[in-house]
Amino acid sequence: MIQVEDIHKSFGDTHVLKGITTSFEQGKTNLVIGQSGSGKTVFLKCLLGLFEPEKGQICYNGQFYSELSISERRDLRQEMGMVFQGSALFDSMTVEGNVMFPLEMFTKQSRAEMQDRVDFVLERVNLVDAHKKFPSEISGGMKKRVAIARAIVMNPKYLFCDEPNSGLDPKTAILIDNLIQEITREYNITTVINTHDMNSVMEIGEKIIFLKNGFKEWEGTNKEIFKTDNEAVTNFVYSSELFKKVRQMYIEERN
Ligand SMILES: Nc1ncnc2c1ncn2[C@@H]1O[C@H](COP(=O)(O)OP(=O)(O)OP(=O)(O)O)[C@@H](O)[C@H]1O
Repeated sequence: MIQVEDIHKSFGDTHVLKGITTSFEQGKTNLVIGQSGSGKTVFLKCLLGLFEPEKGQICYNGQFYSELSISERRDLRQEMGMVFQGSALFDSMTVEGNVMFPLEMFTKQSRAEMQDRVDFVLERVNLVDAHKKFPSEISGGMKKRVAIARAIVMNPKYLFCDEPNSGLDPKTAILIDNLIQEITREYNITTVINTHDMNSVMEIGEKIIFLKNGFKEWEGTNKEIFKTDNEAVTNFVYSSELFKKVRQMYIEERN
């Protein structure tokens, strides 16, 4: 569980996060949505400990980040998995080399133990024949699976994903969303995903926070978001013609 209490983050005179309070539960896919520039990436970087808010607190399973020593922060960092936008794989390493990398960096496991763990997570993300391939030899959807395998190889308590669907076709995007949700539930991870993708909102938005100009404008579930009267949220959700039609159908059904 992550609790966020009134966090503020500025860069010089630019006040980007203006007092965000929320919480993200374990075993749930939590989504952060909002217009470009609303502060989603800065928020995710605060959760990752890459930016320290100048005001407010972030608490990870009862531990306040600001109260942790440097070595405790390092330990916490190792409990976090990250799926970057565009996958961010090492081009010169094979699929299994990419997934093994965190184990080599941060653990003292034997080669056989690491290989077992890599085989297990690659199988978990349904990649069985790609171990020896290089990123240039696999599809975008497969690259995301490798990025997810690498993010979970250390058995994280927290999983952060920045636009995990960017660059994927809608069908593959849904498979990746479902995989993230399954893994989140199976391993009881606290998962936070930055997204623009309304399909993700519908499919896996167990909790959604909507940011606007650095404020939390709204929060709720994927069921609630389609019923809200909050104008900023409806403008965002129904910016596409398809979703306007869905809303119209919903209103007609209700009446
Ligand atoms: N390191 C930084 N230094 C100065 N300003 C920054 C920095 N990082 C972000 N900002 C500013 O913070 C604001 C929010 O940026 P952020 O990247 O969090 O938006 P976003 O909601 O993730 O947008 P997008 O959906 O386009 O990625 C922007 O005005 C941006 O210019």
